[in-house]
Amino acid sequence: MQPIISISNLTKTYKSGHQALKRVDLDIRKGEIFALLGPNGAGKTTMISIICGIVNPSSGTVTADGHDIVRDFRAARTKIGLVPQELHTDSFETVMATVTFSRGLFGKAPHPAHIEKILKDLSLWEKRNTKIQELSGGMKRRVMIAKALSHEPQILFLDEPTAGVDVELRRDMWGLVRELRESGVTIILTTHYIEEAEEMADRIGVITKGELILVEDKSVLMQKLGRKTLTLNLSEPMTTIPAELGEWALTLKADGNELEYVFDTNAERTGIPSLLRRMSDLGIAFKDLNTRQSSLEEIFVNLVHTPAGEAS
Ligand SMILES: Nc1ncnc2c1ncn2[C@@H]1O[C@H](COP(=O)(O)OP(=O)(O)OP(=O)(O)O)[C@@H](O)[C@H]1O
Repeated sequence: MQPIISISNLTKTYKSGHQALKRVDLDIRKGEIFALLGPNGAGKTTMISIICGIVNPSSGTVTADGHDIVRDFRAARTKIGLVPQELHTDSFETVMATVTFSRGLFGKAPHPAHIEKILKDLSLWEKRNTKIQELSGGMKRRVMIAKALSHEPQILFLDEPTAGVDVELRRDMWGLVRELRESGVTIILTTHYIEEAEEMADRIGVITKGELILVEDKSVLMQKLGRKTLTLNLSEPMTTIPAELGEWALTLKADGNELEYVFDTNAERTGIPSLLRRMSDLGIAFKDLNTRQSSLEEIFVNLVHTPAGEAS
């Protein structure tokens, strides 16, 4: 299938000489939720800004639904909705006026039914005649999304959609993003919350220091790089881990009631049978045991880990 966004050999060096993107190649599939995950300053906003025509690339090409974002800027931009990181809205205007005006900026004919639908979907309908300056931060964020959707884009960029947002609104946003995907919109979100990528994304790209170091289906990524954690619920709590268990990297949790062992699912030997035998020899009994996939957080930390002393 033809990708909806195709990024090829994209490089950005700012005037300061800082290289924010280094030869990035990436195809975004139509209808997916793609999470661009990376620490502060990794180049996420730069990448989005280039695709949206706000920042010029130093080299490389990007097409959005077949339109080159530089040569065919207008056509490309019409396909795209952007919810920027910073909230900047015309605060004296009403919600309705702002969102309607946004649509007009793209040269699209008025479509009150569409505006009504997005305001209703975003729970903003009741607030349509309220001035934006009177809205809460969460509502303002919803207005930003409504603006970005006003011209019926096929691609939606969300730059850190839930930064500084409370848990409830974050859940709402996630629900909303899923609904948008259901309606056929392709979504690219940037985040440094691993939890968000894990919860939302179909695919994940990890970017660090301007390099896209990995792009993978979320499930494959978690399986391939994932480790598992075995938790043993001990019959009797323990104060220290016996030296005889020293060859396994164990951690004592839950006030000494649980022993945790992280193992590599891809390794030839997990070390579990021998650990259980040794525990049995030592007379250490357990009531229950379970394993869980290590979180993306653990994987991510390993991937972007910068050795101490190295400048980031
Ligand atoms: N206009 C600019 N001029 C010079 N350097 C810039 C400019 N904009 C961004 N940078 C630098 O480029 C790098 C990438 O910044 P960018 O905003 O793309 O990162 P990010 O991954 O979005 O980070 P964050 O998660 O903090 O938003 C940073 O080191 C930043 O300081």
